[in-house]
Parts: sequence; C-alpha cells; structure tokens
Amino acid sequence: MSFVLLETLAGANVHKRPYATHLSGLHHTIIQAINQPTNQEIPSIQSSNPTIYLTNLTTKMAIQNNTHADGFEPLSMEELFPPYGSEAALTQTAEHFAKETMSSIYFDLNTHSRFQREANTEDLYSMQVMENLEGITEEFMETEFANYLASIGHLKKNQVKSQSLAPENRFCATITEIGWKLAAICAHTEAFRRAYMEADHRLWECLLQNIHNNSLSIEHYAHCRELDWVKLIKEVPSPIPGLPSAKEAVESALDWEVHHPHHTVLTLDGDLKRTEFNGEYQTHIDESIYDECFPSDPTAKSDVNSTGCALCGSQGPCGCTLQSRAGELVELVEYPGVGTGVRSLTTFNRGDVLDIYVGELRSDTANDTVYPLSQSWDAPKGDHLCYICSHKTGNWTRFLNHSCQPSTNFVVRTIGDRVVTTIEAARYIAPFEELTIDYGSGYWQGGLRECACGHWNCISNPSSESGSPVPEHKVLEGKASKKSTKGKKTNGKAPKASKNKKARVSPY
Ligand SMILES: C[S@@+](CC[C@H](N)C(=O)[O-])C[C@H]1O[C@@H](n2cnc3c(N)ncnc32)[C@H](O)[C@@H]1O
Repeated sequence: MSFVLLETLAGANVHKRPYATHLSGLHHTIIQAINQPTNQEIPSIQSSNPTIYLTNLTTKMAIQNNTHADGFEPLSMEELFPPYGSEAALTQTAEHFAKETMSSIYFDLNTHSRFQREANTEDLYSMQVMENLEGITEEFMETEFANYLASIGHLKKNQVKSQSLAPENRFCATITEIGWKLAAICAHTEAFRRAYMEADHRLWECLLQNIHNNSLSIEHYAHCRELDWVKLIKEVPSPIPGLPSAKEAVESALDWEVHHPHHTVLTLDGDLKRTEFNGEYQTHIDESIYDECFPSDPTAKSDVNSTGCALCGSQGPCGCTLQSRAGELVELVEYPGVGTGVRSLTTFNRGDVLDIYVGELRSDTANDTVYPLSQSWDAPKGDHLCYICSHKTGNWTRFLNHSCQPSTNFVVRTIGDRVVTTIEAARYIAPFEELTIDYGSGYWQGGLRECACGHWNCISNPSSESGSPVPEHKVLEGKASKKSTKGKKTNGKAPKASKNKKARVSPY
C-alpha cells in the first residue's frame, strides 16, 4: 500500500514542515513534506518518470486506436516514440508539460484554500503564509501589467517598479488567450507563475490552450474553494489597448451555490449541474453512517472479521483514519453514454489508496440497483456484512464508472475501527484521465444493462472472452481483494462498536 496521498495516522508523531515557497512541480513531495515526520527522507516525484508516462501513453493511444478487426491495432514505434527533435516529439513534450503544470495548478489552488481556511481560524502560521502568498500574487500581476503598460507607452519606463523576467509580449498573449478571469485565478499558483517566467513559447502556448479548454473546471474549482480572484483585477481600468475588458471578466464571475465540490458535475454541454438521483439531490458525507436496522456498526473491527488496522496493526481500538487528499484532486464530469464520472486532476501511481467507499450501511439495498456495494470482510469467500448504499449520501467514489480495463480497484481493508472498501490505483493515472473501476461481472449479467466502456475485451462485447451472461447480484461487488496486515492482537476483545455516527459534512 502506498501512502503518497495520505495525510497521517492518528496519533502519529507528525510535525509540520515550514511551508515551501515553490509549490509547483513538487506537489506530491509537498504533501509528504507537510505530513511526514521531519526526520524522514522526502521521496522524489514519481510522476516525472518518463518511462511511466510513456507506458501510460502507450496504453491510452492503443485504446484510442482500436480499429482492427479484433478491436486492437498496435501502434508503430515511430508513433509512440517520435524521433528526437521532430515536430511530433516536441508536441508530445509540450502536451506532457501542460498536463503536469495543470495538475500543479489544481494542487496549488487546493493548498491555497487549505491555508486560507486555517488562516480564517486565526492560525498564526497559516495567516503568515496567506499574507506571503497574497503578496507574491499581487506583485506578480502588478509587475506584469505595469510592464505591459510600459511596452505600449502608457507608462514611462521609470514608473515601472521592477522589470518583468518573462518573454516579451507574454502578458498580452496570456490575457488575450485565457482572459483576465483565468489569469487572475491561475496567478495564485506557483505553477502558473513559474511557467509564465520559464516556459518557452511552445510550452506556454500549449499550457494556455489547456487552461482555455478547462476554463469552467478551473473556475469551478477555485470558486468552491472561495478563492477571491476578483480583488486582484477589479481595479484594472477598462479599456486598455490590446487587452479584453477586465470589468467584463469580473462581471462574469461564476454564480453557483456551493455546498461541496462533489455536489456539482461539469456537463457535456459545458455547464454545471447538481448531482441527483431519481429527482433528489445527492449529498456528500465523509464517512459511512448506519441506522436503526443495525444495533451497532456492522463494519466494526473485531477478532472475527479483521486481522487488525491496516495503518497501525492494532486489533483493539486505535482511532486511525485514512485522510487521503485524492478526493480534493478529482472532479465530477459527465461522460457520453455513462453519466457522471470522476476525472483525475493529478497523477496517481499504482497502489495509491485514494479513498473509502462510503454511504448508508444497510441490511438491504433500499431497492437501489445502481450504487450499493456489498461490504464483506473477506471478499473472495463472500462473507457479507452489509450493503453500502450511496444513492442518497456518499462521497465521490460512488460516481466511478465501470471499465473492463479499470484504473482503480476495490480493496477490503480494516482502517481504524472499521472494515472498509478502499479505492486504490491499479496503475499510473494521468491528469484528466477518467478514473474507472470494475463493478464485477454480476452487475452486467442478465441482460438488463450493457457496459459501454468500449474496451476490446469488454464484458458486453459478445466476441470477448469475458462476456458470459449468468445473472447474479445486481449490486457493485467489484473484485475486492482482502488485504490484511500482520496486526498484533492486543487484548483479544472485539472493540465496542461506536455509537451511531452522524454524517460529518466537511467543506471538501
Ligand atoms: C455507480 S453508478 C456510477 C455513476 C453514474 N454514472 C452516475 O451518473 O451517477 C453506476 C451507473 O453508471 C452507469 N455506468 C457506469 N459505468 C458504465 C459503463 N461502463 N457502461 C454503461 N453504463 C455505465 C450505469 O448507469 C450504472 O448503473
């Protein structure tokens, strides 16, 4: 199990490191830097490994090109690895750079909002960080704008406080291409500011194109995190020769009621909608709840159903929690033919534990055949504990669509005082890739549904080896594998089940 995106174990001796000035590029490292005990080595960024990137690219391109009679067409080596310096190779590099930078932009925006929230609670350290971040952002915008005004003769050179270090005309090209709004949002991120200064023309153009193509996603992401980008540009006078109107950008700020980022879906027609099922809004909860149909928590860790907490190994009460940040780095997006799905905004590596499938723990499925997951403590033997029903309340994991070649897996683990089903990365996952999971063959059998994943070996493809129509459960079962830890049995007693836990709704 890899803990790249996990925060900390409860009770672990964790010290915060001083905030690093450069957020971008180091994003995964920063997570660890913030959360690991200070005496540990910080691992290097795995996502920059070109082999991993190319392996993923190979898979992606192979899937996109499945035009052969048996549904699979191998690519030539030249297509996969264009010759060094060729136009195709440069484009591939630029695309890779843009995706990585985009992922750092989302990460930095999220980190900014975490500090903002802590600063709002009068945390002195976070208040100081916020002051620095705001100062850097304002100075960046002011310098670049002043230099532009000087270049068109609206300011005298000696009125400009500091020289821009960016290539000439970059400010104008940026505002023209992505507009004041996205520039103001992205200026809050180290990733954007650094690329602005350092990236060559081709890389920068590719990044701007990516920002432009994801404008609603970025604005919604910032909006949910209450980023005050307006104050950065509201004093910009209009009109400025050669630039669009900043006033119009301010007036077009997103007007969308925010409860939780995962209450909103980016639709195929470029709009936003609330998540709903059977005409009712779906709400986010952080952890599973159970009601009167069980006298106590049916998933409570015990001697019978668990070999101990996967995080600390304890058989007795331990209070460990999985605090993954993966949920903060994914978004809900509509996909053709399959409805709402989950899009990654960062890179994940094989083995990353992304989150826990949560919902209402019930003895029945509440007549829902879409979302319930059978929770067992030993999946291969099928020892069923309850159903996790997430049609009304749940987290982002309920929106994972199925693929016969999925990027994540269900895994049964004991974490803290509960047996849970985690979602874990099955392989490297690139930014903007859809996260998918295998619902298990039973979900598709019986002719009621057809899988639309399009994979050449899809279960619903009659010529595929995996298609065999035997009706079974109509719930998500996944291919959950039991992962045990060699936990010490502490007192031999099953811990008392916690009292009915109220759903805690967090801001993210
Ligand atoms: C657990 S939900 C996933 C989220 C769902 N797409 C939504 O809009 O809420 C499962 C449902 O999503 C749709 N779905 C997911 N994966 C699919 C696939 N590969 N082919 C067809 N439909 C799929 C089906 O309607 C399925 O019953």
